[in-house]
Formats: sequence, C-alpha cells, structure tokens
Amino acid sequence: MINIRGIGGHMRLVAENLSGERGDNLLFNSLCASLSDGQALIITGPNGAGKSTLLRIIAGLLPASDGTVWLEIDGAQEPVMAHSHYLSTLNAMKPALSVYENLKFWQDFHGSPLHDIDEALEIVGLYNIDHLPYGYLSTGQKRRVTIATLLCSHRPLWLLDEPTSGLDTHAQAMFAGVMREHLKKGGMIVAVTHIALGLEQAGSDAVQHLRLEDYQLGDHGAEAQGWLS
Ligand SMILES: Nc1ncnc2c1ncn2[C@@H]1O[C@H](COP(=O)(O)OP(=O)(O)OP(=O)(O)O)[C@@H](O)[C@H]1O
Repeated sequence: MINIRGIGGHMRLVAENLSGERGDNLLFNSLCASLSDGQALIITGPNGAGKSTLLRIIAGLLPASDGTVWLEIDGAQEPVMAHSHYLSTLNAMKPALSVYENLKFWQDFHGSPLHDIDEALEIVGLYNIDHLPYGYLSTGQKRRVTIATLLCSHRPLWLLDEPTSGLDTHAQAMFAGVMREHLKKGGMIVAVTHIALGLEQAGSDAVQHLRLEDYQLGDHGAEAQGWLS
C-alpha cells in the first residue's frame, strides 16, 4: 500500500447545496454530491451548462455563490487543492521548455514523487520525446504529457476537465486503465466529460454520474438530495 495521506486512509469529498454563477447568471444550484476513496464522479451536461465552472469551484479556483465543498482525510478537513491534481482543458505547460523540463517543474511543484518522468512518459505511450520542446508536440501528444503529470506525483484527488480531449482511441483506453488503477489504490476522480471514459469496468459502486442539467433553475431539490450520503 502506498504510504500517502488520502491513499489507503479514509477520504471524502462533499459538495453541499452548491450553487455556481458566472457574471450574473446562475448556472446550477442546490447541487449535492458525496464521493469516497475509490470512487469517481462523472459530470456531464450540455455546452455552457457550467461543468468547468463546477470543477473550478470544487478545486477552490472559483468561489461558490452558495453552499460549500470540503475534503475530509482521516476525519480532518483539508484544502482540496493541496491534495488534488487539477487538469483543465488548457494543458498548463510552457511551449519553449522541453517535455522533461515541464514534467520536472510539475513534479517539484506537486511534491510526493510517484513515477520517474521517463516511466510516466512510457505509461502514456510517449517514447524519445522528452528532449523536445512541448510546443512541438501534436495535440494528442500534448494531452498525453499532461496526463503524465498525474503519474509523476501522488495526489489522491484528480479533478479532470475533458481529460480525453484530443486522445486517439488507443490513448483513451490507456487513460481509462490509468484512472481505474488510481481508483483501485483508493484515489478519487471528479471528471467533466462529453464521452464515456471507460470506467464501467471499475464497477457500478465506484462510479457516480451527475447530469448538470438536473441542477439548473427550477429543477432542484428532490433529485439533488439523492447525492448526499
Ligand atoms: N468569466 C466569465 N464571465 C462570464 N461568463 C462566463 C465566464 N466564464 C464562463 N462564462 C460562461 O459560463 C457558462 C458556463 O461555462 P462553463 O465553461 O462552465 O461551461 P461547460 O459546461 O464546461 O461548457 P462546455 O461543455 O462547452 O465546455 C458559459 O455560458 C460561459 O460563457
């Protein structure tokens, strides 16, 4: 068992009566969700529904307009960001730095090294490119490097915005395996997606689905309560 807080211990991510807005627009309200170690929450919804906004609120990058989100590890409340990998749709890499330099930066920033950078690149199916400037890579290669950050450092909670965007089917299958392995080790995943992520094999108990349109104005309450355990 890996010795890291949140992996192997008891962990819970809870969103309670959460509302989110952009500008003056209320995007969703009365949203409740609860996730334990080894579980994934898959967030779907139409373009503009507020999925990325919700993920940013969970990460602590945007304030909720109402309600709260908290992370509990072994009974103590912890800041979400300190225990998360947050992958936005932007890859957050410096184009002029090499693939290795980018991953080294993130590994040093996140701490808790897991795989060596070379190992992580091999897992995501990238070979002999660590010396190349990140900006030279193809769209799918860039995304694979971003996914490699998840493997370079231990972080129990993965917050993923459209993680498979730009990946070919082979890479999607590879990433599904990476996510299932993380869940098997007791990690947690919150993912925004428009396509199936291949987590079905993780088991029905391990995967919850949240349709954001169920939390839009006029359609909240009873269904939302079902998410709070
Ligand atoms: N800074 C901002 N100020 C005002 N409105 C914003 C801002 N950022 C985003 N929005 C609006 O908030 C709404 C929700 O955006 P968000 O990116 O959360 O949607 P989404 O569900 O992730 O969409 P998609 O599936 O297209 O990625 C959109 O209508 C968007 O135009």
